[in-house]
Amino acid sequence: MKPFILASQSPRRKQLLEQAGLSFSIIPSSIEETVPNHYSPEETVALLAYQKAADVLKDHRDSVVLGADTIVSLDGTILGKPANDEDARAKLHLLSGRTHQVLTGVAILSSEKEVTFTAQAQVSFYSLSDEEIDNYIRSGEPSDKAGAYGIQGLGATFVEKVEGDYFAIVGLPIAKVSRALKSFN
Ligand SMILES: Cc1cn([C@H]2C[C@H](O)[C@@H](COP(=O)(O)OP(=O)(O)OP(=O)(O)O)O2)c(=O)[nH]c1=O
Repeated sequence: MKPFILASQSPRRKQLLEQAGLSFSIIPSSIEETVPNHYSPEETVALLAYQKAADVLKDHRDSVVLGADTIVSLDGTILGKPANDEDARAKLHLLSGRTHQVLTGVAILSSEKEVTFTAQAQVSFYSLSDEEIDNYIRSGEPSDKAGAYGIQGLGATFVEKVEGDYFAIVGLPIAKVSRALKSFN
């Protein structure tokens, strides 16, 4: 069996792989996250996941490498991680009282084989008050998360409804991942 590498610095992805009972090491990629303007949300997360995995595979050719990328999409507009508190506030105002899509792309690559897929969920937010948003930003939770919220944390209190793969929201659709990995062994 080849060594398995998670090409991600996300603590959530690490935790989900551990939850699935997998053994792996962590080597985050250092790619510049740039995607052509005309790319759809699905194409965007698939390309970024692929680039992250390929960046690490090039120096670890004997391994199986997993890369992933998560974005929030609101009516076709892509919301990534917030640049600062002001940006987080703007993103949360956009999401307030509406339904958005969270998409995660996954690429699992070895020197012989490539598997890429996406998973998604629709998330409906209650209307958020200015005070609620300010308190949330003060908690520090938005800073490293797509769409400026974490459903697994205090952000759970914003969510009226979820349809789809919950684990795609947290950053890794773990059931699809563990099934796809079987074909690499
Ligand atoms: C919407 C949402 C996102 N997120 C997280 C998952 C991802 O870690 C992050 C999106 O950023 P990504 O750019 O996908 O990943 P990352 O920078 O954390 O890690 P790496 O590029 O090294 O793989 O947002 C949550 O944890 N909870 C949520 O509810």
